[in-house]
Amino acid sequence: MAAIQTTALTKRYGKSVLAVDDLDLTIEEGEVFGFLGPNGAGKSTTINMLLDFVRPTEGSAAVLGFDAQADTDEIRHRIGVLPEGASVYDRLTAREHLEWVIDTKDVDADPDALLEKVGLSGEDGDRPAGDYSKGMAQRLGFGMALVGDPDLLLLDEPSSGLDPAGMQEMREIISDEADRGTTVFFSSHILGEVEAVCDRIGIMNEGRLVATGTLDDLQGELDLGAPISLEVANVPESLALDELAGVRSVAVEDATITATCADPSVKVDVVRHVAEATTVRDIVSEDVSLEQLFNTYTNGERDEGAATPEASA
Ligand SMILES: Nc1ncnc2c1ncn2[C@@H]1O[C@H](COP(=O)(O)OP(=O)(O)OP(=O)(O)O)[C@@H](O)[C@H]1O
Repeated sequence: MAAIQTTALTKRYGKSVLAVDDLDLTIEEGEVFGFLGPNGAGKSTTINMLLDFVRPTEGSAAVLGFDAQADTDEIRHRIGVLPEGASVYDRLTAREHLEWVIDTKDVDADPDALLEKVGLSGEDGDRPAGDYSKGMAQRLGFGMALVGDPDLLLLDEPSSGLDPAGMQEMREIISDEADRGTTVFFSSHILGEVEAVCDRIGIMNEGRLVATGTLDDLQGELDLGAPISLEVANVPESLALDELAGVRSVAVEDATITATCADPSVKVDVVRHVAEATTVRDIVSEDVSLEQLFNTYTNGERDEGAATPEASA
């Protein structure tokens, strides 16, 4: 059974806004799936349809094998949700928020352990949530999502409002949850966090799913080349690096030469060629970043016809 399955899921707002367009998406149990896309791509609308906060115009969705529109109670008892911009009740403490979710879900959970897990002290836990910073409120929302060790976590922009340390902690919690078999589906426009924790990513753009797959799948499919950067003592005028077989393009910025190669094996030739002409001080060889992938899929640089909805399953 898939943890999430959508079939031709579509949401229109009025006549002009097609927020989600014919979405077919399958998330297997135990996967950590990053749902990426620029503002307005349709990520929250998709999550809201999975939660029955928004009704689809067409199509259907199943969550943990239950119909997202008909079986909402069954679903809500089994999943943990962090909605976009999670709001808190100003007068309730964090502990009271957690106790409320524990009661509602009718599970046995320790509020103190949850507070600790999301990085809130016992003292914070006894303060009214109205006094919290945005990051603290987000931590509390995350703690509420974790109540009852859910089988599936649906997190809408989980790192919103968190500082870098908070984002790192959030990634660690997601990894811990994944290790114990929880399926995690989270939306983000922060590429680094997706890259760090996801098994697979999906990229939404203007309501359509324009790519899904592992990072490797998507990198291989786009064939963006293999970049290598060399920091040199000085940039020789007659380097002619772009004439080297397998080098697609060369960019020079200050003392850094970046060559994009047709495949990684060409990088050795690049280093040799540059080292014959000048002193090489440092070498950085990276895979194509998720950022490049994201831009390629969402800026329309990619052929409409070539966009494959499923790079791999
Ligand atoms: N209640 C609504 N009424 C009308 N249009 C809406 C409504 N909710 C969303 N939209 C529109 O649907 C589209 C998709 O919005 P959605 O919030 O799903 O995007 P998103 O990918 O989550 O964006 P963000 O990263 O900014 O949260 C946008 O054009 C948005 O303006």
